[in-house]
Parts: sequence; C-alpha cells; structure tokens
Amino acid sequence: MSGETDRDLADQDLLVKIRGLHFSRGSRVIFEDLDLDIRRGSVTAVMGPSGTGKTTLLKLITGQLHPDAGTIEVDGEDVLRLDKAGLYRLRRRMGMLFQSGALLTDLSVFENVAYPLREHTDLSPSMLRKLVLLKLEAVGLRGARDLMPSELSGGMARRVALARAIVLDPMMILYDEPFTGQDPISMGMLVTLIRQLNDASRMTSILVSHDVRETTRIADFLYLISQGRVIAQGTPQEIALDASESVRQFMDGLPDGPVHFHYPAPPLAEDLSAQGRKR
Ligand SMILES: Nc1ncnc2c1ncn2[C@@H]1O[C@H](COP(=O)(O)OP(=O)(O)OP(=O)(O)O)[C@@H](O)[C@H]1O
Repeated sequence: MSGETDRDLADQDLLVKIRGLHFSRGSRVIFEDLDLDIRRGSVTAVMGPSGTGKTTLLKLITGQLHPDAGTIEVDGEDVLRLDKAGLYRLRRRMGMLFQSGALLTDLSVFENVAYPLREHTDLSPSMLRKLVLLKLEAVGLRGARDLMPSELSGGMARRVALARAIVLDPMMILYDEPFTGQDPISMGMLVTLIRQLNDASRMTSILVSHDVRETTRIADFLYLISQGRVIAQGTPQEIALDASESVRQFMDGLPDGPVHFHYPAPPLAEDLSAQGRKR
C-alpha cells in the first residue's frame, strides 16, 4: 500500500493551492480569506468586476506580492517560504502574458522570442533557432520572423508575446486580460490558441479576463471573485445555471446589482462642500 490518502492524491492534482489568503492595500481589503485551486492541465479562468484584485492575485501567485496571511503553494512549493533563488527558479517555470507585456521595439520578432533563451540558457545557435521557429510556428507567425514590432498588427504582436511567454516551456502560463483591444477575429484566434497551446504542451493556464463569452468558451473551470472573496466557482455550465444576483450581474453584464459601480467614497455632497479645504 502506498499510504497516500485520497486527499494527498487530490492535492497532487493541484498545481496551485491557495488557502485563507488575506491581502490589503493600506486600509483597502483586497482579499479576505480566499481559497482557490488550479488543477494541473486545466484552463482556469478568474473573473470578476474591475478593481476586484485579479491582477493582484496573479502577482501573489508569482511571488511578486506578499500576502498578509494565508498560504500559496505552486507545484508543491510554498511560495512564501522560497528564498530569492527559489523564487527565481519557480518564476522561470511560469510564462506570463500581461496586457502591457510589450515587445522590445528595437528587436525583430525572432529576437523577441529568442530573448528569454539568450538570457536563461546557453543553447547552441542552431538549437536556439529551431526552438524559436517552433514556437513561432505554434502561434502561426513563423513567416513573420524578420518583421519588426512596428510592422505587426495588435493581434500579431500579442501572438509574438505569447510565443515569447512559452519559449522556455513553462509548466504554467498566466494570462492577464489577453483579449483587451483585440478585434473579434484576433480575439477568436487568441482564444483558440490559448486552449490549443495548453493541451498540446500539457501546460496549465490561468486566465484573467473580463470577456465572459470568450473565456467561458475555453475554460474548464471558472472562479468569480468579488469584494475579496470567491462568490462562485464551477464549470462554465454550472456557473451558467447559478441564479444568484451577483453572479448574474457579472455574467450577464448587467449595470445594476450587488456590485457597485463606484469605488468607495464619502457621500458626494459631503465631498463637494469640503472643496477648497481638502482634496
Ligand atoms: N500598486 C498599487 N498600489 C495601491 N493600490 C493598488 C496598486 N495596484 C492595484 N491597487 C488596487 O488594488 C485593487 C485591485 O487591483 P487589481 O489591478 O488587482 O484589480 P483587477 O481586478 O485586476 O482590475 P481590472 O479588472 O480593472 O484590471 C484596486 O482597488 C486597485 O486600486
């Protein structure tokens, strides 16, 4: 007998395990006792209203931010206990595609994708070339290798950034609003690509996005977070059947509901009458 319990086996199935996460920015509470799991091999979407802390969550997972309390495990390692070298090693195994993840403008498409390989490996030139071309092929842009970033459309640039994010063969890729600013065709292409790359390379993907329709199309599992907590979780089919008001407000894009449009502030009249005395 192996001695492994069902719980141990279930834990091994998780690439990311977050428990009891608390995080504040000054007096503003961003997360309050948040639990979240990312299953190996899955595409998991984290959705929620603007300013709810989705980008912050990705930064906590990658160890760029430190929580006030709670635990964050990635591939069995306690992120909060890793030293600088350990964190560096772990981050190398995570690809990131951030909305602002711009390409280096003075380098060609090829050199942009080659950049992490040149920084982190000492591969021979012919091996490096093969790897770059394979990653560019995966995003459909092998033929664009000699173009400069200024010659690319927005959608192409995002795909080059994606090739760069996967060039070190990460175990996981984190997408932060990858569809922002894309026309419907390139958005559709990116959505399909995210799913294909995940499955073909046996990766795990975390997708932060506002785009309910596109995201539910490819996600295996969804988390809806609001006001510091998980307010719903499940497969897209399960969430579609969730009738609670806050879930419907977000999923159906309703302007009114439990989630407020205004960032917390004192009453308007009070604020206006204080004019001249304070900001
Ligand atoms: N560097 C910072 N310093 C102080 N507060 C910050 C900082 N970065 C983010 N915040 C605050 O933390 C909260 C969560 O921000 P975050 O960017 O994680 O939200 P989000 O859910 O990703 O939002 P969006 O969907 O609009 O991108 C917001 O209230 C924001 O104002």
